[in-house]
Amino acid sequence: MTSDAAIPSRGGLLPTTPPADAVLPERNPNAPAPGQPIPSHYTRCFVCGDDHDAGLRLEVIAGEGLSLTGSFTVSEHHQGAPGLAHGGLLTAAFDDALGSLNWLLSAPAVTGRLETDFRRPVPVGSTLHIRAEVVGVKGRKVFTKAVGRLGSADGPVALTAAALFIQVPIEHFTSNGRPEDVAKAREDRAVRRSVENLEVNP
Ligand SMILES: CCCCCCCCCCCCCC(=O)SCCNC(=O)CCNC(=O)[C@H](O)C(C)(C)COP(=O)(O)OP(=O)(O)OC[C@H]1O[C@@H](n2cnc3c(N)ncnc32)[C@H](O)[C@@H]1OP(=O)(O)O
Repeated sequence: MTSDAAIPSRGGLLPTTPPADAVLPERNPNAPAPGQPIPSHYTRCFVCGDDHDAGLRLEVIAGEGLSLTGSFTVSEHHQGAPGLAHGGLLTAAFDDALGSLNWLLSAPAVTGRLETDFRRPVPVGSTLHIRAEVVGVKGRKVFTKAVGRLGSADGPVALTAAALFIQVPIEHFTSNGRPEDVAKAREDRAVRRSVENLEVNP
């Protein structure tokens, strides 16, 4: 089911492992073309938004098929241990990068389960290069995995991750989000750009 053997497999039957009858759908024709940015879905998003002094500012580029690459540089704001990135923030980066794959399917989805393996410390000042792909879809369930490498796209593996996303109607966001933020989001340039591809209106 995996389209890229370069991402190490965790093996086993975790909930993030796609079942045998999972499929790999066609990429949505409205999705950003390979090599094009997948823009932030929300300027206030801590991981990919640009309206955060301490945010991760993850930048994501669409890849071939149902894949993408992303990168961000660990700043002093992202420390856990002195001089090292906080593991939770690294997990957040993977949540967003893996979640961005759903824009290639043009269906809104939320994280149901996210697993992260930390394999190497990530120092402040280093750039983490993420490669992520959809490895199967069954019904509303989108199975994904990713690898993060230090310094360059073929640098040493620092993290691997896998996630299960569940496709949801847009009302998941409009009904559950704090009303004043949802109201502001309707005017947010990033939200408006994102939902244009979803065949739904915010
Ligand atoms: C103005 C609007 C703006 C909008 C902008 C868009 C922004 C986008 C932003 C993106 C943000 C970035 C990302 C973020 O940060 S997303 C933020 C973090 N995630 C969440 O907040 C999600 C919270 N959870 C829920 O809302 C519900 O539980 C969901 C919707 C996920 C499912 O509840 P729902 O009632 O709908 O469905 P179901 O319970 O029948 O489950 C369906 C199937 O899924 C399976 N399953 C479920 N959970 C798990 C699990 N943990 N492990 C394994 N399996 C799981 C389940 O077994 C079942 O399988 P099957 O029995 O069918 O085989």
